[in-house]
Amino acid sequence: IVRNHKKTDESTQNIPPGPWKLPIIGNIPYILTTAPHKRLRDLAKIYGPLMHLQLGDMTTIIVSSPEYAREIMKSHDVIFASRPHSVTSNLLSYKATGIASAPYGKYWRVIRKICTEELLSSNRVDPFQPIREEELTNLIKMIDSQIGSPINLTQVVLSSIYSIISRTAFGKKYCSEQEEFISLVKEGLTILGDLFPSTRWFQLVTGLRPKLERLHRQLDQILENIIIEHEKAKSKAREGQDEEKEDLVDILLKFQDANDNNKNIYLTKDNIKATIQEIFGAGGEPSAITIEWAMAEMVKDPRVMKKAQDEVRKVFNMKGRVDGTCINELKYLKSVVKETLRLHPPGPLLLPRKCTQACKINGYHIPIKSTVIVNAWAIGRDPNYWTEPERFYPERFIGSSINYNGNNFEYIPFGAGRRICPGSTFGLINVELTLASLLYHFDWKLPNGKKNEDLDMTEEFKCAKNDDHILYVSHYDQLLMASLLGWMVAIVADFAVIGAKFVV
Ligand code: HEM
Repeated sequence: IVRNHKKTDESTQNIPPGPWKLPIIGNIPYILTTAPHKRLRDLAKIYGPLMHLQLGDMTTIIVSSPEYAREIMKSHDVIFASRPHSVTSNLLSYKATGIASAPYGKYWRVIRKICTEELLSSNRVDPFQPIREEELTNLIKMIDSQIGSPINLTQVVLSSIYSIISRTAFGKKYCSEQEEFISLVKEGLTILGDLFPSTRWFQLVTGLRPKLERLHRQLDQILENIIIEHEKAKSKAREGQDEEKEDLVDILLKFQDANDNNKNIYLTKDNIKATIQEIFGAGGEPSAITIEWAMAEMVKDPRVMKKAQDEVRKVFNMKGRVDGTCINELKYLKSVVKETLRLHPPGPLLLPRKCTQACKINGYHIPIKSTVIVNAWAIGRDPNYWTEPERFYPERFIGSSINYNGNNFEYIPFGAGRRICPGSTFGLINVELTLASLLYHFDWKLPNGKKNEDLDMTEEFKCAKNDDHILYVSHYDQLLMASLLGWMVAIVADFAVIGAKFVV
């Protein structure tokens, strides 16, 4: 009797509209496409900007307008500040204990505060500047050695960005293991684990669970080594053999001591591993992908390329190289980055939120425990807010007050509210400096005589090689193994470096 009563209760609730659902798998077929963010935008045109999809056993609400995004991430931010628990975050993020996967609460607040204070805040930009500049010099030298031939920008940029993160967060490049670590983290990011119903048999039948377990074992070994190295360095420093230089891992390790009454939280080794892994995963690809899309848009439109390049060369002409000091003078380049993030947010579907208390949004009932996904990609192209939304036109941001801090809900490449990306300052400085260096030192074009306007900007799910450039898209369900549908859309084109303007 109780069951029937409950069912009637739920079915009479005014849940947001959505497409017809298949038994067991519900609407999963709708999102198994090369571009779920586009499919969801198209569905939203039919069912509205607050839409219900049933993904296996998960009630999912898709948000596709700035107004509803504001409702979720501002008006009802506390209710939606948690992340859904998934098989992937459970296995790869050590029972969802990393900064991005942890549920909203005291534990998450402490982890986020440590990461922000030690690595991500604007106060940390200057101390890390020498590391950035050294890695950029390495990147420029590497590209310089390939003048006149095509270069896969994706690989070199990604490796440079990951080196910056490793050195700033973990104290050094994990030379022998870094490449393996990157590829394992990327593999984790491409598993569509949370699209599957959570039932264990389904995960076994589809092979998802064994795959995640294998990945977890491999990643765990590398993370264990990072921690052991830090512990060894710490005891050497204590013995006075080495100068003690603290990085994020050292700070996290201090919270491992349960007997230290000054700490209001105790971290286990697994908690620390989850956080290291998530910082590494969240920090690398979005920045590298933004750089690639910006380069692709500029190569496609030489007018924009020339304007940005003239500005960079004018500002840094006297110095002969790009550094952090005058980066704020690059007004046009900053608009190029903003426009790139509007059209190509690296996570087109923001990391999912979990509804922790049933509530009403514009009269619609949002059930407790439902997952909410905000389609930042669709919002950035909403014709009600953007003129010529599909056009890459950086000038739209010149003199505009729209910024990255999550208050303009028509522009949310870093999300908004309590869970907004804490790495925006850290990420943007890397993006701006790298782009400025690429433009300052080199001239670019497409290889094999391909015309600029022919550059294929199609977002693809998988690697697809054309005759003269590679289009590749990494698609993953969790920025940091935690989300339901957060994934990145990248373009990877081979560009030819046609000459060094200023020798490095
Ligand atoms: C262009 C670069 C970047 C973009 C576009 C980006 C975008 C995002 C987005 C959309 C989210 C989800 C926000 C939400 O749920 O509302 C996020 C979360 C996060 N990002 Fe970034 N990100 C970037 C760079 C970075 C960097 C460099 C780091 C760290 C080194 C970082 C660390 C994180 C973390 C830890 C979270 C999870 C925060 C939480 O759940 O509390 N991100 N990012």
